[in-house]
Amino acid sequence: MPNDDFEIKTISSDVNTHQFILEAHNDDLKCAGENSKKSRGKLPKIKILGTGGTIASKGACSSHTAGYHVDLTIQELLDAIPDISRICEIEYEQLCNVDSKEIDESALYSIYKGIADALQTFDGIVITHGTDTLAETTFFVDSCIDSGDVPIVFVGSMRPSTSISADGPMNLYQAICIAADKQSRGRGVLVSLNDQISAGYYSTKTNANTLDSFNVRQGYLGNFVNNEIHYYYPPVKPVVCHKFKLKMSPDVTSFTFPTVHILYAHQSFSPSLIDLVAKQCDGIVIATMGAGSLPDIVNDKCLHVGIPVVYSKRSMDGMVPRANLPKPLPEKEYNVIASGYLNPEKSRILLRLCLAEKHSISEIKEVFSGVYGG
Ligand SMILES: NC(=O)C[C@H](N)C(=O)O
Repeated sequence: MPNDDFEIKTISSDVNTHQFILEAHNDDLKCAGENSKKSRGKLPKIKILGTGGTIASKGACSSHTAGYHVDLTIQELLDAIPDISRICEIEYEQLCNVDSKEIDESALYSIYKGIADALQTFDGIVITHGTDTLAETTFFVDSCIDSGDVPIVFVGSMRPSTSISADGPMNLYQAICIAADKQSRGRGVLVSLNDQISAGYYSTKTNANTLDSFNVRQGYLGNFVNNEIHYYYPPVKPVVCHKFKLKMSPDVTSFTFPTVHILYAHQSFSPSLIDLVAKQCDGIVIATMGAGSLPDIVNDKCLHVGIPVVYSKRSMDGMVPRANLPKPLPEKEYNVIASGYLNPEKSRILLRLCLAEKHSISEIKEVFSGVYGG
């Protein structure tokens, strides 16, 4: 006869041994995060950093899912989530409150600084962020911060707070539970959206409108169902992630980065665009056709333009291998670099970080070889 006083749960850290943990069933243990509360004797401390995005937006009426504007503070977002105080202790801070198209160097730096400061004293960190450029920020943060065991969870929404079936409150609730859960430790930068947990390093927004807006070719790490967090793997971080050391500055507005522009290639792509853009930047990323294809005349221009040019791709999936770079004289060190698996916007961030550290072309190639380019 089943014993209703016991609840059987698989715990991901025990997947190697296929162990099942028997726990006394208690009605108070219905909210996610309660297990960590129980084992630690006190609630985990979670820092919430608000930056804006659709999750903090209001539309004209409840059926509108476009044409809205950022209008809610992080405090108002948290007020909309009942019961969170049963799961963790919260401290929150508004870093900025903008659509993520406005995230610039100083916003990026304040996110970096907010996370770096919180790492010292909190068990987990949640950042609310617009989804349009969320994957750029997660890639940047994972490239600059060694979070140790502390989970850093980014979250947004696709519907404004005013819409029927707004996804923001549940997404934020789940992100906080994920940050508070001890199973999330040692997993680095995470993205929590639409019940799915994925690695910030690999996540990409692949749909501009649907709730299922992020797809991860490298696989989801876990799922959130009815207050249960299901990780599919033990804690793991991306093997390819190169870590940079940012120079902390007390003034976020004085933070600058080398300039890198992205060009989108197409049939009859003009080589003159390379010269035009090169005058205004320190490096170029090209969204090439296929896996590194550019017209011969454009390849020739890239080889001789005198600044680093990263060959990325227009295609959402796949990669640009080093073997597809133009190589007229194999023994000469040219300034063209293959992006490997990185899309143009992530390649741009990686190139900016390399240039900020004044890496030579061969060092930049070495960094990109981590993502199987170079
Ligand atoms: N769903 C969103 O968050 C999109 C919004 N435009 C943003 O990135 O801020």
